[in-house]
Amino acid sequence: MGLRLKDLTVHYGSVAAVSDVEMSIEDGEVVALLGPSGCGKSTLLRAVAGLERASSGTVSWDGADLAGVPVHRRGFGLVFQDGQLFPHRDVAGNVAFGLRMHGVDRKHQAERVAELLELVGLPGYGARRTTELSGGEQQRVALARALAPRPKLLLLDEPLSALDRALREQLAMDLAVLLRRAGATALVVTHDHDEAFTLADRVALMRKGKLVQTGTPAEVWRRPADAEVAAFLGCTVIVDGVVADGRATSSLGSVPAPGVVDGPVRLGLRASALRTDPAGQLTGEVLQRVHRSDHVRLLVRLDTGPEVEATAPVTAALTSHTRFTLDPDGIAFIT
Ligand SMILES: Nc1ncnc2c1ncn2[C@@H]1O[C@H](COP(=O)(O)OP(=O)(O)OP(=O)(O)O)[C@@H](O)[C@H]1O
Repeated sequence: MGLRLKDLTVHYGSVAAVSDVEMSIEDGEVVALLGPSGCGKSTLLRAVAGLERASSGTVSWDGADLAGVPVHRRGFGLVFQDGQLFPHRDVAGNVAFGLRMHGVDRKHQAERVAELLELVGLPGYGARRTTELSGGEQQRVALARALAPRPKLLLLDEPLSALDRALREQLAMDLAVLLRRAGATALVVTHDHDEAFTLADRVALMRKGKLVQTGTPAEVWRRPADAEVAAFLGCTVIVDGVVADGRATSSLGSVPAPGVVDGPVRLGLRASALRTDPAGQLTGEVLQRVHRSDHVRLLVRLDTGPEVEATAPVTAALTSHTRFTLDPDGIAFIT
């Protein structure tokens, strides 16, 4: 059963920050709410938490309307960007907070705190002051605190965005594992598609207050709802093509397009769609090159016409005129 949003609309004054959103989260499912800054993600999450009032529509849990239920009675756990730990309590005191509120006795509090600190990878940290933790450790403690009372639903608003990039990637992977291990049902707000795809069973894409697409990471990645979603998900160039018998043909050649219906199609190209390959069929002039962490990103003018991004291994000896091959994994199909 889980969470159900029906025609949910939230206004700030006359502006609808969330508009007619229909969405559900099943028990044990992790859903990422993804979209650009200002599209209404946090407002939607806050309405689910009970921190914003719906102008119309409903938020329900297991079929029961939550309209009259205040934040602290919804049984949901909340984690925000900056953790918001209690500075005057140690780590154990923070993690135990919800348990104390629920009248759990000291012995069981201590057991649960130890279990949670183990789960978030901070065993033995109970007596540490929260002010002496790194940003990543603070977010782990915030997560442990939210999970401790076994919330029905965990609401995470940009939980990793205050952290630096390397730590964010590591923590996103850790978070994905520990949400599964805890069997948590969760809604995670993020503007970072890598993070959404790492964390979620399902991704819900928002734009201007509306939900434009929901699907598994693979579905959303390969079959974005429209060109704008494709661009948001990293497709920098879109070329026209046609699908016949499971293959999409365009000015760049032919690639497998399993599951795409025959007829006109637009191919959204990510940088990873085009790779340097001495045996490749495409040729082009390298206009720019930028080193990334584990590859080189190129801007290429193909001899067949379009300017596209491409990737090369860091060790590749590039000439100004280079051969490329198409990698179907880097291509999105928009129908
Ligand atoms: N308290 C408020 N009063 C008035 N307008 C608000 C308020 N909070 C948010 N808004 C507006 O509502 C819209 C949605 O904001 P929201 O914070 O939900 O977006 P978001 O997708 O979470 O953005 P970000 O990723 O930047 O946090 C924005 O246009 C924002 O300016």
